[in-house]
Amino acid sequence: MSLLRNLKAGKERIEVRQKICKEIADEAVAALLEEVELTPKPGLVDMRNNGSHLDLNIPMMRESAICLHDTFYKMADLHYDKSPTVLLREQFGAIGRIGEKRMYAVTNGVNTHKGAIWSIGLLCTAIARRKGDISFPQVLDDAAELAKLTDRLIPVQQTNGGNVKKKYGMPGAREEAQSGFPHIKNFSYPTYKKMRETRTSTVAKLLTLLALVSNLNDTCLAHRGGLEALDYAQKEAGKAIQNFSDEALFRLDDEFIKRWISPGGSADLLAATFFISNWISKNQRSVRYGEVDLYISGKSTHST
Ligand SMILES: CC(C)(COP(=O)(O)OP(=O)(O)OC[C@H]1O[C@@H](n2cnc3c(N)ncnc32)[C@H](O[C@H]2O[C@H](COP(=O)(O)OP(=O)(O)OP(=O)(O)O)[C@@H](O)[C@H]2O)[C@@H]1O)[C@@H](O)C(=O)NCCC(=O)NCCS
Ligand SMILES: Nc1ncnc2[nH]cnc12
Repeated sequence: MSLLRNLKAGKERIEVRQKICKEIADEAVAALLEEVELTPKPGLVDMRNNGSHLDLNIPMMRESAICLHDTFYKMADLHYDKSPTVLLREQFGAIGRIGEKRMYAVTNGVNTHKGAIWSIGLLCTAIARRKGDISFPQVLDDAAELAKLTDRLIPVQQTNGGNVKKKYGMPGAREEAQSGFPHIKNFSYPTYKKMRETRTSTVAKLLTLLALVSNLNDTCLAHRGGLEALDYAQKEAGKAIQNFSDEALFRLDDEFIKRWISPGGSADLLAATFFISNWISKNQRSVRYGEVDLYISGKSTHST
């Protein structure tokens, strides 16, 4: 009898784990789609144009986001209810590299979401580690804990971010994650939270993107146009926050395209901000209304 009960409880635990990991991957992909569809974004692919990109477009960005579902699911599943270790860090990297390969296969070799596989992948592991019940900013601290561990299996390769780091000594995607995503913590998340109280959803999202562009050391901007482009983009985004209007954003988009610069790193962190924010609101709702108490770690796992 008790064996049967144990088997049943074990099966229920597996089902809960699968459900939570699937929801994490669903939300991660949804956040990537939310980012690409937001319009108008300066220099980035959106519904208005392909930004400063000859080789990217909306259908490709969407396909790329969708193909990463399995990658995010596997990253979450691997870390479910587990604290980071070097072995887990290396397995995380291996899953990410398979995700990158899949992305390049879908996009014919174009880099659409490499930064997102890293940043959002880390956030997936953090949420899974707490079985879905995570607060802000703990999600960032947990993600950083994994990011700081060494992956000895990373292949040596030249990257745009790596070249920028060498040339200008500037931190990039790796350092952003290892230091607990300070640009999400101090700029995008608080901006998004505050702006949603008073502005429309689209305006809140656009102001959040501008908050990122005006503060982030975006290696994509520096790679395309050097420190001058980075400085220009940061200053102009700051001005657009002060004088926000649709026209100002259209002008900024046109100007970024004329200069052929694109804030791809800010786009990734914007998607990461949507992901965290959507997850936390959903988690709080389920706790508040008792719809499903799946997200409350250590408590019962059935629907009420
Ligand atoms: C730690 C890694 C992220 C590798 O980082 P690294 O700096 O070595 O590599 P990059 O290839 O440059 O990728 C970094 C991507 O991160 C985004 N990003 C940039 N700045 C920041 C920042 N300050 N904070 C956070 N994120 C940032 C950005 O991604 C977006 O832009 C992409 C387009 O970039 P790029 O191809 O350079 O664009 P173009 O200008 O169009 O290129 P050209 O055509 O001109 O050549 C787009 O994909 C967005 O996602 C940066 O691109 C991590 O990947 C890693 O550890 N890699 C090693 C292999 C591995 O283990 N992978 C699995 C990791 S789970
Ligand atoms: N919307 C977008 N346009 C160009 N590069 C990106 N990288 C991530 N999102 C992007």
